[in-house]
Amino acid sequence: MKAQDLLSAWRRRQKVLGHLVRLTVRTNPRVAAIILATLGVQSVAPALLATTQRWLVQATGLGVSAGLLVALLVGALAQTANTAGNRVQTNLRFEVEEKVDLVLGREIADITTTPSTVDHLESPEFLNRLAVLRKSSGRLASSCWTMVETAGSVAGLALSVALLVGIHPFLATMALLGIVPLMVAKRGQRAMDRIRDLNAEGKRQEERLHMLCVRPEPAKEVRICRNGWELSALADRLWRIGTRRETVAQLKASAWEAVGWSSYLLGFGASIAAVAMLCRAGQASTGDLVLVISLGSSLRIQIGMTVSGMTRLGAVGHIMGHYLWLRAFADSGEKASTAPPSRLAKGLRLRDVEFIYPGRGTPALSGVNLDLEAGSVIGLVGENGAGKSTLIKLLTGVYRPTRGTITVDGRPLTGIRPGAWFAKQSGAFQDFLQPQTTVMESIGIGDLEHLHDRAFVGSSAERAGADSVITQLPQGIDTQLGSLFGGVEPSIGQWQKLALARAAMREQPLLLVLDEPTAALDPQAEHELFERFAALASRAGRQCGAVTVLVSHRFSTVTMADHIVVLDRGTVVEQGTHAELIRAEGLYHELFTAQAKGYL
Ligand SMILES: Nc1ncnc2c1ncn2[C@@H]1O[C@H](COP(=O)(O)OP(=O)(O)OP(=O)(O)O)[C@@H](O)[C@H]1O
Repeated sequence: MKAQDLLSAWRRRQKVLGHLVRLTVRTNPRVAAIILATLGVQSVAPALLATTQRWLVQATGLGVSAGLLVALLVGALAQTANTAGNRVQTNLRFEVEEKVDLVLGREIADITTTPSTVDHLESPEFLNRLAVLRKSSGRLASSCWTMVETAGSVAGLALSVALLVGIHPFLATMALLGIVPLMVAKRGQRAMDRIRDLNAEGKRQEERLHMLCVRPEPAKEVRICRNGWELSALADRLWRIGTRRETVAQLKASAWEAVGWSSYLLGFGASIAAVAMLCRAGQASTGDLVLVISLGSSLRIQIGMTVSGMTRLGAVGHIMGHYLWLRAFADSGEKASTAPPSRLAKGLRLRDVEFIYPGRGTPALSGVNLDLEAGSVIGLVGENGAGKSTLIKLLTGVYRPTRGTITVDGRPLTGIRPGAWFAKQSGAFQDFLQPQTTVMESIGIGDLEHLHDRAFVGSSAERAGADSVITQLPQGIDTQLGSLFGGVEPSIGQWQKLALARAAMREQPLLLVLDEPTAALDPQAEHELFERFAALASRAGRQCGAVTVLVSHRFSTVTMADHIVVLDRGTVVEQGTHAELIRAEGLYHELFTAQAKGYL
């Protein structure tokens, strides 16, 4: 890496650190000041205590045994004060860190929702980094104090070393030997970080498998197939692999630490012996011996705190690296500035559109050229996996084509502000939401502007045919939905009608998308519903030139479309009206006839 890159990476980290410090101080400035003062006193306490002990022994002219006893008593008193101070400080810190962690949690959620497209939610690298960040956000939240603590430890350590060197320069070796555990611990921490990154994907897999066994939705299939035990065993195996890796890394780090500390203890013993000899030769006083013993024992703790502070700072730096990567990723999207038209005059055009899902080698769509005329209803048909939903995802803008262009009345879709384009759409999808809220909210969130407008929500429900569902509910539109909160659990078909009512909330969309929204309805209910939607689509078409795209496996429904597009393995193989396609006797004719026979 070039020096310039290193410098800008360092600057970015400083910026995040500055942000974390501001967050911490703003949470409660008075408490932050108390914690800062306590940490300051604690960092110089060992040097202060050792100097007091030396002074007491020298001023009272006590012998070695009496001097050591007095020093011990003063030391015990100081230790008690230190423990009490620590307790207060820990409690205060806990409260501040909790609040900072909460804000960070919101920022992390923001990182996942900032990009207008959703392909990052399927990128293993994004998800792995996010998993590590989520798990370690607490360390980021405490990073401000880690920094202060480490700076205090370094200052206190420097003061202690200065006092020791004042007696004899040889005593500096005691502190030098203390650097050995510091270096070794850093190495151990790096190994642990590597293992955590390596384990991130396995941990996600393990969590997902675990959810399959405990969530109510997959529970039925899991019970019937009796594969719960196997899924659990698989999750268990992943857990064991991850834990084994972490334990081995932890044991190695501990072994290295033990070697480091042993060398320090040897140095401490040698230092005491050396000062005792200096005392005997009259070159040092009993007070000096007391100071060396006092500092030597607290030096171990000071070095330990410096080591752990540096290690924690290293870990914070590593986590910050993930945070910065994710932030940069979230902000890297195209900066679109064009507004969508208020009504469509020409429609949507696709030219040589190709799309490859992240991590997939083969395109889900390729060479797609389509003219979706303003005001028309387009039917999309094709066998499973033909690319219908993928095409819908590209039109809505949640995915960008990997090649080719999509234009909205001649304006490239990539240049239109994503939020503004989303606001001009309305839709119901296969994997529709099932919000466990009141019916009113469940429908109203389709257009937040009218969320609390009972009349508006009611008429949307009516247009989508969901009024029949609402009249059956005990509190009508105010009924709580979902068993999680003691509400009524609608059937899948009823949930689907509510999803359609949500889609009907936006009265003047430019793009109306219906991706198999009626799969759970019986044919009669589906027919009635599509008649309502045909009315809705033609009204939107007349008013603002809306394009309605309809995906359905039921050909009886698709026949109502003005123009039908047939997809096969990611390419458009036929298009035209129902009558034209039947006459052409191609794939559409084949699929239509097969389904018609099935209904006989
Ligand atoms: N999230 C994804 N990641 C990777 N590949 C995907 C993803 N979603 C779909 N695919 C692949 O893209 C191809 C087209 O899928 P798509 O869902 O668009 O088909 P479809 O016509 O809507 O199918 P269906 O009728 O079953 O809903 C398939 O080969 C599928 O495996």
